[in-house]
Amino acid sequence: MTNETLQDEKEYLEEIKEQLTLAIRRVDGSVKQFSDELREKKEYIHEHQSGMDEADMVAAGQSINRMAFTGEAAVTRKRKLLKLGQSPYFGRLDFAAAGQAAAPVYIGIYSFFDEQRRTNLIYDWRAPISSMFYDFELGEAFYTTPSGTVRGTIELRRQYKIRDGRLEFMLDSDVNIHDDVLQRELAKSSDDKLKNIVATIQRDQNAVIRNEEAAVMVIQGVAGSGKTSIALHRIAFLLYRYRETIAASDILIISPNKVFADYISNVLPELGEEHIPELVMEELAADLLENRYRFQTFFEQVSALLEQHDPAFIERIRFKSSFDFLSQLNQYLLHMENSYLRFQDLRVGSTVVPKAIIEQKFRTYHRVPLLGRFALVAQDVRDYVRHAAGRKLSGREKGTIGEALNRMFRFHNVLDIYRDFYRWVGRPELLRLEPGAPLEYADVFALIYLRIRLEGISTYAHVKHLLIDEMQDYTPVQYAVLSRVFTCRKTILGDVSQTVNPYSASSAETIERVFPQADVVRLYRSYRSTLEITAFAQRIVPNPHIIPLERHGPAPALVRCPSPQAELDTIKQLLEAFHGSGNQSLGIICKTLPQAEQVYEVLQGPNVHLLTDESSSFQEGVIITTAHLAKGLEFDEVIVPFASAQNYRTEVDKSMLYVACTRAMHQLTLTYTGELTTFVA
Ligand SMILES: Nc1ncnc2c1ncn2[C@@H]1O[C@H](COP(=O)(O)OP(=O)(O)OP(=O)(O)O)[C@@H](O)[C@H]1O
Repeated sequence: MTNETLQDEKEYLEEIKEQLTLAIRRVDGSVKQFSDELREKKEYIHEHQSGMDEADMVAAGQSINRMAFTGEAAVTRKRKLLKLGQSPYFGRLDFAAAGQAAAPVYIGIYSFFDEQRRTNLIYDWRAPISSMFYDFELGEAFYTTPSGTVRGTIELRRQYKIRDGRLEFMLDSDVNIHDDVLQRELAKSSDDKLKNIVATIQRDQNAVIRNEEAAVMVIQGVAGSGKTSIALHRIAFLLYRYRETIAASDILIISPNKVFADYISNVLPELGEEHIPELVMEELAADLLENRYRFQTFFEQVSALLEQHDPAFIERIRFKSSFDFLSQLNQYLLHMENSYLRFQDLRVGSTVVPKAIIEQKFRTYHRVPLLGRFALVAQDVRDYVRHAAGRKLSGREKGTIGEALNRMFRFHNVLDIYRDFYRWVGRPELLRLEPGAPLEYADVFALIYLRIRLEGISTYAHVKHLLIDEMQDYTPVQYAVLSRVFTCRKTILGDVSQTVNPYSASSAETIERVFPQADVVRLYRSYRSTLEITAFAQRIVPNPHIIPLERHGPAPALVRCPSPQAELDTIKQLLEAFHGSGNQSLGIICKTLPQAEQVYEVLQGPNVHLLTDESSSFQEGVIITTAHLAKGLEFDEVIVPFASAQNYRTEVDKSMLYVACTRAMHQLTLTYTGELTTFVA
């Protein structure tokens, strides 16, 4: 067998690094050549400018662009080679295809092809053959290529940790130590953004990443099950698999806020892909409303819910978050078409256009959104009159026709129609529209939906894959909008237990009703937190299906303080202890923003950051924020202040507490005064 022992592997690693260095030198050479040629070309143009005609100039410009493009590709290639030099591969399979001898397949983040020997020295983790690394242990195995299935036997499966070009350890798989590398990865402390997990992707995760069939993939996964990580790896996989037809700029990520977008922004570049465009839900809404309406944000809605218990406000949200609401909107649209159009004969000069003709014209355009039909019918009616009267129409007559047609319909403004909908369902109190005040968040997408149905909308046709994270926070109407605006394939992920607004949460089942063609995957294994922390969080929101990874740490601490001042002092001491603990990230997660500000006031210092709904980037070190904004993030250590019965008592509070506690990887502390919240008692 090749490279059997540790010593062999070390030597082989040196050999590969040598090859990589040579390849880098070659790229450097060609980059230099391109830039020399580019300079010469520019000089030539400069000198001969006067003698060149337009066609010459265009041709010269094109050839410069081509050179620059090839030059850029060389620079990208060099960046990848440098990265491979740090850690060329993380896995190896010795695979014997049926009837052939076993050959080693080294697997890394990118492929590395030896031009001279015309062999692949390193396989990209996304290559078909690499899938066996995630799917099989030793023994019989197979992988699927576009031209068919290849069967054979895996004779060796080895994992490596190579950092800064040094082999730190290697491990051969047998049945028992399979989780060892994963355990080491998870036990590490983290001060940074989300990372790639290529070396330890698990089998069920791999199936989601490599799924090519699903038009809509819905991933419901418990806290810390790797949903976000998997979704990003799936994007990297699709970019690789369909590299001829999909580019990074063809993908769109809809994320809950800017901080989250920044938190996940590293993963794809780490995997060698370009940055993917992202949009926050509110930005999409503003765009779809053409910035014509001011509206409350989701964060403001949740903050309002946390600040006071207003049953009427809750009722409005609840109603507009139901699947029924969407059905009723659809019924109303039908009703409107059937009963609100009052056709009449139309007289222009001596010509009468019978109402039957007008009605028939409207019917012809039944595929055009209702409000868009008027202009089309007006044109047809003008043609009709011109034909019948045998003369041209005056400007006034044309205007009269348009107005007369408009009068046949009660409304021409979507907001008026939206208001009428509530009268029609007999619940006018469910719409709060104060003049000048912003729209409530719960109305935003309903209004957009009506606009789409009534006025039509230009879709984001350039998007070829849409990724939606935190799916539980979006309502059926929101999904109905998304499905009309984005006709491409979609990956939708979230966890119904981690809602920040229990009155408007969507489960995988709800989403399935909007996307009946969806493939739904459920993930129950949880990787983030120690067993102790996961068990503790289960007291808040039990989920009998969750399978925590066997990893231990200190039990979560509940610290009762004699007074509010003593509580702030305790948090200060905990912060000091954190500095000496070896942990690198600490999240202090409060229920509301004013509470977070209060804690920040006391703890302010270097490397302590307050994250608010206005923040645009993730910060390393100590973060003080709210549960809503911490959603999706994780920290080595988490402190949850003010965990009293008084502060955490409603359904919304409970959701917040669950989200806050599940952010902790290794250590969790709750502080409180008075009575402890009953959610954990
Ligand atoms: N196969 C894996 N190998 C190594 N680490 C993993 C793996 N799967 C998940 N993780 C780690 O588990 C943690 C949680 O992952 P991630 O944030 O993607 O989960 P999530 O399901 O989106 O979480 P949540 O819904 O609670 O925000 C991350 O630190 C991630 O790196």
